[in-house]
Amino acid sequence: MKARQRKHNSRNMKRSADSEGEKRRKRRKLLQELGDQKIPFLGPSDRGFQQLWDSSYSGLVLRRSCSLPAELHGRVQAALLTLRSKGCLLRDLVRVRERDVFTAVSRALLGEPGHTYRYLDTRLFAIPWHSEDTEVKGQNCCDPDLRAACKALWELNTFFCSDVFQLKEGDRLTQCVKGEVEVKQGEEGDTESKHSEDSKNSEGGDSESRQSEEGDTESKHSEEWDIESKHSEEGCSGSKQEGEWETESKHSSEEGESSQVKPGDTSVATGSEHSEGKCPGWATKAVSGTETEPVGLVAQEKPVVQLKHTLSDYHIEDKGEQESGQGCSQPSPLQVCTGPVKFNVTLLNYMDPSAMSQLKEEPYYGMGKMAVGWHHDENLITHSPVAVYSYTCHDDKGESSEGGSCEKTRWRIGLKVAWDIHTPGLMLPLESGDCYYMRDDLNSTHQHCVLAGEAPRFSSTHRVAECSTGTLTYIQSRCQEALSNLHTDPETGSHSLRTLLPTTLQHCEEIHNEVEFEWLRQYWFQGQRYARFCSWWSRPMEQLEKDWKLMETMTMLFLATVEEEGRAEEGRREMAETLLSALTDRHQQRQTWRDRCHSSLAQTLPPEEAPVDRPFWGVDDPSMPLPFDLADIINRVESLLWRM
Ligand SMILES: O=C(O)CCC(=O)C(=O)O
Ligand SMILES: [Fe+2]
Repeated sequence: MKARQRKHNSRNMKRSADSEGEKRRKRRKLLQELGDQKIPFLGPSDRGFQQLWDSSYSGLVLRRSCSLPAELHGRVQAALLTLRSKGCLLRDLVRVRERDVFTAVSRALLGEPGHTYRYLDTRLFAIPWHSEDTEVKGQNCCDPDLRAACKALWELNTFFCSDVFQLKEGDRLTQCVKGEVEVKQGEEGDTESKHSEDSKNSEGGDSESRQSEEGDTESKHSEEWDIESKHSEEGCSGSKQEGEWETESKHSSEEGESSQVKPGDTSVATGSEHSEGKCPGWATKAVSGTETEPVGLVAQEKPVVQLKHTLSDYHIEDKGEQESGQGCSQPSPLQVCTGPVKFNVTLLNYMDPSAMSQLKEEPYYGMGKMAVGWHHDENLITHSPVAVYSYTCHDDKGESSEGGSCEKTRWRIGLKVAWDIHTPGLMLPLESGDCYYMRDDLNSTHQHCVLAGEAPRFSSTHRVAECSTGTLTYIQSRCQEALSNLHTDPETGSHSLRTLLPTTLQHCEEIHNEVEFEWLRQYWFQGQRYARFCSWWSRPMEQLEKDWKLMETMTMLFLATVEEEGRAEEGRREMAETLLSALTDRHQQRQTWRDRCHSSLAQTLPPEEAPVDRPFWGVDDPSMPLPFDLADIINRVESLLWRM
């Protein structure tokens, strides 16, 4: 374990030092090494599964459906169905390597009021979840059904906040056990679970030792990824979402990739199997001993204890309370070490595989069709956990595929170690209502993917988004900063700049670009998506647009100053350069957003979802201080600089 830990650490260090070019070379080398082979992966019915989980995927924790309060399941599932029926879940038109692609899954963001979550050049604006607090304040931004739905997801969030670090390492070792035992039984007799391509690796011990021998391997992050992500024209699905994440992995300096699915694992305990008191509660990676070591059942008590607590027992704001463990029969040292967790957003995912014609096959392990390709979650606080609720809904048509014998009819999560083609992937089937946590550095050292089953499925993925520049209060205060340099004559209403210090002017122009491109255009690009369901963002966006318009006035005044005859040369050159660089950036970004709004994919959207290129105004709009198209002004400033 220690050796492996060191390996991971050194891998991390290497990663951060890597340039894109180096990564590409590394990737190519690994792919070459891999050739046509698939990398093995283990599922619950494979020998060595628990050991692999324990040794290489220890940040993954599974919380079985049966160990959550039944009424919570009921409310959360009803909420997800409500959101679907209202049409709140939409595919995002994201940008990957300068190309537009739709995500295969439909999404919505819920979270703390005013929070946003940015991924793949797309800023999602949270529909506020309605906690009891905000209820008291009497928010009326959406209809009662939607409010109730948001509140249910907030309750789930509250549950996760207090739950995610509740288990100590020791607890995990004893708690999961019962599921474990079943897994083991499955293991012995199951031959189906072997990797089709590389059965020698289906034995965990074997693979582990292979891994140790081979030392630090980098992953295979495929060029393949890159290539496939290119064609997203069809406007959907499989290939896109991969592309989707490929950039993400790029940002996070890794790649996403592999794990596999095997045909036969049905041995993991399902919620229904356990619902009659056999519930294992926490199933997590394993018990650290040998494969035959029996796993304890002690854990069973904990979920029972938890269920006695009502949701209102879970308070996430108050650290003291959280640590004292409401809903938890024991203090939780692990939580103390890691700190209290406050998930501030949840990204909801939904996909009905029967409506998706072209889901992509998982390329590295042969795990099956992917709903979400390999990726790291981005825009999160470093090493913060992610908690996921998985709900597979069975339509009236009837049969659930759960419990079915064919593995590929079930939804599964794939995990792989980043930059590593030697550690087998891990494949975890999920039953409806199961939850899993990615803790510690799992998200940064590993990648995950979602493998599609047959039935429609929702997931609610709770995250600690890195919001330092991503909240409404943040951008509002930035706007105030910029506008503090604008003086308005109380008599005449005419405007002037308070200071002409180049650093101040530059700062103001940067804020101008930030509010225009990170907020206004991001928001309108998503069409009526937000205002249709919930009016929470409407007013703030109007206000931001007003502020932005005043910043247009500021730029106009800045330009007038720069063009003023008789102004001293030195200061003027510096000002002109500052202005030129801000305007050039603005001009390019406006063009990019125009292109995104008018792309052929964007045209496929119904009017209410279609991107809006806003703010936009015509050349002769008297209310606007400057033209939309900045080309002429840029030329003017450039030639002014030449003449200096
Ligand atoms: O649906 C899941 O289980 C996970 C989805 C996911 O990885 C994501 O939204 O980032
Ligand atoms: Fe993810």
